[in-house]
Amino acid sequence: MEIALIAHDKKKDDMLRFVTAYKRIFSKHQLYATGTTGKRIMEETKLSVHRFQSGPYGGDQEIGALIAKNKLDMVIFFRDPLTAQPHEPDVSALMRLCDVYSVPLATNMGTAEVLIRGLDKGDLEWRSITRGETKNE
Ligand SMILES: O=C(CO)COP(=O)(O)O
Repeated sequence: MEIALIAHDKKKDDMLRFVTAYKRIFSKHQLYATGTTGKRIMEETKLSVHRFQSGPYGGDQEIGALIAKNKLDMVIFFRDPLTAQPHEPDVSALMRLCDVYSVPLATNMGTAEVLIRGLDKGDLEWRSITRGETKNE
């Protein structure tokens, strides 16, 4: 499965703890991330991560473009709900596209736990069936 990992600055330590805790599962999948999140995950866990631009410089939009091509199966996005982000429209657009394409999206660690355990049990296999369909209308 193709999984995107994104964390705002005050949530990056949580993301590192989360990926470390579930490294065994993450290591079986293709990981994508915004710039700084990806750099820190690679340094901390030694997992391989395809990195895009940093979020405020377009990284959320690059990940959004993958969703629009229905190429992502899960997005884990630890947002900071208490700090205004200069690129808030990009953040909203990314989450909107997850809903357009029914891509499972976790915006906090509680939901992320459920998703990642489900992934490990094979609960997301339906994604490999729907992923091939792209909508052009
Ligand atoms: O801002 C972000 C998501 O909106 C995250 O970007 P970075 O991973 O580059 O810090």
